[in-house]
Amino acid sequence: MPKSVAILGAGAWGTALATLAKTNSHKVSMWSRQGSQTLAEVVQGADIVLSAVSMKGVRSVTSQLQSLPVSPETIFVTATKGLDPQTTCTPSQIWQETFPNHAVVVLSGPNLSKEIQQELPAATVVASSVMAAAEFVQVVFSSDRFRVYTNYDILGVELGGTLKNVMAIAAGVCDGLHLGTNAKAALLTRGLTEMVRIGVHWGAKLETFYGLSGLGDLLATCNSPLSRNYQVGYQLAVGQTLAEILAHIEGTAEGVNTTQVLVQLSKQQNIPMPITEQVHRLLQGEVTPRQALLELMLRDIKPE
Ligand SMILES: NC(=O)C1=CN([C@@H]2O[C@H](COP(=O)(O)OP(=O)(O)OC[C@H]3O[C@@H](n4cnc5c(N)ncnc54)[C@H](O)[C@@H]3O)[C@@H](O)[C@H]2O)C=CC1
Ligand SMILES: O=C(CO)COP(=O)(O)O
Repeated sequence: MPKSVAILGAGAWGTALATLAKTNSHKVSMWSRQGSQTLAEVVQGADIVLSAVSMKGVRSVTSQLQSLPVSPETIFVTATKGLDPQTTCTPSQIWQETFPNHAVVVLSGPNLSKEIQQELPAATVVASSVMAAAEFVQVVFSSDRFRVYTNYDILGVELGGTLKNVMAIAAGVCDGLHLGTNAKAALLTRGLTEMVRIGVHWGAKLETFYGLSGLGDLLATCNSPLSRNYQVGYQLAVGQTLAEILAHIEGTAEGVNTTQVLVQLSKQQNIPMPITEQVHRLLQGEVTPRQALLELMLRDIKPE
């Protein structure tokens, strides 16, 4: 039975998700700031409203939608991977706070949009406290090239996709400096430890970080030149400035803003995040990539 899916944000990820829903014969309408259709027209009668706008647009889109008549049955899906710099909220927290009576679903996984547009196989996770809503979204997007799993741990699924962007910047630096496979394995493993440490402190489930939305997305993003966050790190390592990189990058590298928010929170809450801290100092221009590496290697020795 075809469903009506409204996709907000016509960037790389919104467009790829629209393709997946259309392939399953659903009725898809898209909204973007530049598009010809109004937000009201696009969301009218939608079974699913899926947001793939970048973090900086989430607040403005939710508040525009709040004033529109949206059916109480509509499920909101968020596919944004970031943290709000003003409130430090995750995107799903903003959606749920704006629409407390609606089911909110997080969609997150190892999903480089260019590969999905090339029709390569991929898997993802849809998480919600309302399992019927997660299952509805699972059916709408599942196909022989996109395998969708459900999960109850909204926060864990959302944080996996968000926190790995910081590690992807570090991974790009590691590859740009040609530090080798041992260094990369150490970085990703210790990076995952850091993601788990803060995520579990905030209430996410440990095991979620070892699934597709955590380790899975960490591996995809940290090993692919298609990742914009990886590109930021790589280009810093080969001598470009952050301003130069951001002026030329195609799309959004959320990890730059996420690092800022994370460092602030980890300091306030006294959670050690040494890799994130060095990524932050590098993005601020306080250390060179080589100095950041040395800082990490020369930390006090300790048990694993
Ligand atoms: N591209 C990818 O492979 C994946 C991206 N994501 C996440 O999806 C989100 C979007 O990523 P992309 O589509 O790649 O970025 P993009 O830069 O291609 O598109 C961002 C979209 O957000 C919209 N937007 C930005 N500010 C807005 C505002 N104030 N009001 C309304 N719309 C606004 C833009 O117009 C654009 O349509 C990010 O959070 C990213 O981390 C998640 C999985 C895969
Ligand atoms: O989240 C992604 C893949 O799962 C996309 O990563 P980038 O935003 O770094 O391109």
